[in-house]
Amino acid sequence: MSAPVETERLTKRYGRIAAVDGLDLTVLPGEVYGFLGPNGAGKTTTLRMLLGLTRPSAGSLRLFGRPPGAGSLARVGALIEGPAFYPYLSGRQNLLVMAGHAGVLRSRVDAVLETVDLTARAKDRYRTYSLGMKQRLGLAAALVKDPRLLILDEPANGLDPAGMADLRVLIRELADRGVTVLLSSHVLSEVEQICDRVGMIAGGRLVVETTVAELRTGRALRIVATPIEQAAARLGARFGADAVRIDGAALEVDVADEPASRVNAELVAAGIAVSELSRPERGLEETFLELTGGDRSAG
Ligand SMILES: Nc1ncnc2c1ncn2[C@@H]1O[C@H](COP(=O)(O)OP(=O)(O)OP(=O)(O)O)[C@@H](O)[C@H]1O
Repeated sequence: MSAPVETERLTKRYGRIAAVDGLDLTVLPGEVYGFLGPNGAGKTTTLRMLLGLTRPSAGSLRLFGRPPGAGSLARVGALIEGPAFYPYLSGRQNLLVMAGHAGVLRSRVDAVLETVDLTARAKDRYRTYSLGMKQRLGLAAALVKDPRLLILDEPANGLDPAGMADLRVLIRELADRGVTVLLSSHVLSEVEQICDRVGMIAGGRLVVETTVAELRTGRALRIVATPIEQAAARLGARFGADAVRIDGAALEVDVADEPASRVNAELVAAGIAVSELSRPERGLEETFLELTGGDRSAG
């Protein structure tokens, strides 16, 4: 199957500003892809280009192997920039209006209301909904045409912790049913829990595209050994002085590929007592700051 999303050197300029700058992005079938970046990084502009809401200045994009056009968007659902609903109609009536436009069955409306857990409030007017319910109705609207690809711009915005947990479960369920999900966020901890892979952008450019597991693998080994100076000298000679730091009672050694067991054996063979040896995980936040050189304009 072709990749649900594939962009090549995708670029959008506004005057002298390159909001998106030569972006190569690939979203694979069936995955939940987190599109991460600080405010103003170019996430919304990218998603708008994918949805045909704004034209690229340069580069190309394909959805399921097809160039932009009505055909490629037929099975794409999106929640972007707060969808417009009629405040005086109920959630269900709003979806029926949309379903009419999209040419889908009425029964589908009830099914998606159930999916987003809005059945009990479906007959209430939209203007009486809480933010979380509005967000869920937005998601229902994106699901009405039974999409194969779901594009969500900051779906967790404004949700409380319970709402976020519901959203995570819902997204996971959709992914399990084979829907590919591309969602943007500037809150890294949200994404860490739902996504299979992430692409991080800053200043319109892709900084890294990788799996969440890969991102979380810390590079540095943490070693508690005695005598610590002797251990530092030994490891410095082996891996380079720059790779070794003394952090209180522990050493941090930047070695990605060296098995911890081998480092342990070497130290022990040199008569150094090793009481602790671990490779701590890094949070996404830390990873992001490191990869973007600390350029994170807002939270
Ligand atoms: N219509 C426009 N005209 C001029 N500049 C724009 C326009 N839309 C976006 N930009 C600029 O492009 C850059 C990227 O904006 P974009 O909204 O894509 O970022 P974002 O990553 O979605 O950020 P946020 O999380 O704040 O929505 C910003 O500098 C923004 O000011």
